[in-house]
Amino acid sequence: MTPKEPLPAAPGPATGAQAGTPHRATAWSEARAVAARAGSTARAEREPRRLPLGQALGQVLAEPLLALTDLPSFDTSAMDGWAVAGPGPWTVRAETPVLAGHAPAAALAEGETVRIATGAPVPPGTTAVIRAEHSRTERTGALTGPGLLLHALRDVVSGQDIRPRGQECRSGDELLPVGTAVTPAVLGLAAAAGYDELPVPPRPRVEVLVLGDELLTAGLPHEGLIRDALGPMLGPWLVALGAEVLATRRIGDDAEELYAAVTGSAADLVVTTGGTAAGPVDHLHRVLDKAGATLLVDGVKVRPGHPMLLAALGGGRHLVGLPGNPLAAVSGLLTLAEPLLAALDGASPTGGRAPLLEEVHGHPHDTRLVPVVRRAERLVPLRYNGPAMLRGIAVADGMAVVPPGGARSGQELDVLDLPWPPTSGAVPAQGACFT
Ligand SMILES: Nc1nc2c(c(=O)[nH]1)N[C@H]1C(S)=C(S)[C@@H](COP(=O)(O)OP(=O)(O)OC[C@H]3O[C@@H](n4cnc5c(N)ncnc54)[C@H](O)[C@@H]3O)O[C@H]1N2
Ligand code: MOO
Repeated sequence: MTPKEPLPAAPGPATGAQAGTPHRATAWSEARAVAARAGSTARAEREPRRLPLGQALGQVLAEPLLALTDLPSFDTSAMDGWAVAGPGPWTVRAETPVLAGHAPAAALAEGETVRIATGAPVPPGTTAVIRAEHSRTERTGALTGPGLLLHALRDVVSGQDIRPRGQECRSGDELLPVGTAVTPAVLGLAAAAGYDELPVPPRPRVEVLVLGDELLTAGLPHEGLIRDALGPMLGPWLVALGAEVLATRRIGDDAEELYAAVTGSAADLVVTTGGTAAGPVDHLHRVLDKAGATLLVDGVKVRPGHPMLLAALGGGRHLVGLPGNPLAAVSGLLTLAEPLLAALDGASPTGGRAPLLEEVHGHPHDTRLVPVVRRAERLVPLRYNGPAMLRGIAVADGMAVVPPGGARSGQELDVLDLPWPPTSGAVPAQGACFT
């Protein structure tokens, strides 16, 4: 697709987000909330897909899990023993024991008993089940004909060792809410409640557009050219966040090419890298303007990564613009892309809180995201946390959210988790603050 009119010229070096308009950065927590709301709104327009139980593991429920049956679905014996009716002793009915999986036996008359196995439906009229080890049988005399009489060895309480129908749930009860992670235990519950398939959200389709003429895809940096660190990182990261990555494409510093890629993408979420700032070849804002996109977030009060943006492309599609500096791109991914993808799934981003091992300097006005490891339940801030560096995040367990002004030793901070297992072992290099 090509624009109907040529894109306007690149902004001069000192302009804001869009030529002539002041840059309006959003507070960090509000930016995450906006991204989550964008995902929730888009989710409402998406039809869930139904996956066989075995394939739904690790997804989230797109609809509440409603019981399709009473559980248990019949009055069930909880023990191996005797189903009895009324007070004892009881005449043993001469028939094969009632087993699990068998149709219910004929009703018991008062004073009757029948042998029963755990999990079998208790016959109508049953008032209690007596465990085999709490009973004894006695052969009866010649007058009444050969037979057996059952005696209880303990007091019998009405209803004992019977699991009444609907004890766990009634058909139609909500067993789990929307957004519940499908764990092995959830698969078991769903099967017990009658499900063959589970409704899960369609996987969000994401396309990554890596911008920049200076990027090499192989070999060593040379003559001002550098390796593309984001192309290899973002696809797998987005997959770990539950997305289907349609493609990772490299786009030169060419506004027309970018326009065609953004407007022609089939993805629910387009993620771009670079081009968010006001440099001579930073075309992203003008391309979004031309594409009729609505900027939901245009800059965030966070370091690194403050030029990040979120735009609605129409039709429930969105674009997250990550800054080009690699750790700034990670910051944008965690601030905007993760909450949006989580909300598309009906889930919440993961994270927790923990106290800091040592003081962390803050930005005077903005939130800072700092790579940390967790050791002995404390957050250890890592060195190499500059916007252009990946050496800290590569060994981190998460990013600590440092409020404006900084945080003192022992202060509890929110932590944004990374979607892979935490590191262990020695604490990687600490300290320092880079630009
Ligand atoms: N005058 C101003 N200049 C800049 C500002 C500002 O506020 N005023 N903000 C700075 C900050 S902070 C960031 S972050 C960057 C964001 O810039 P862009 O999103 O436009 O990104 P680029 O200019 O394209 O690249 C920035 C930097 O990152 C390198 N880069 C880009 N892509 C990759 C990649 N795939 N792999 C590795 N490295 C990449 C690129 O070579 C640049 O060095 O703007 C600042 N400037
Ligand atoms: O946001 Mo930039 O990340 O400070 O380099």
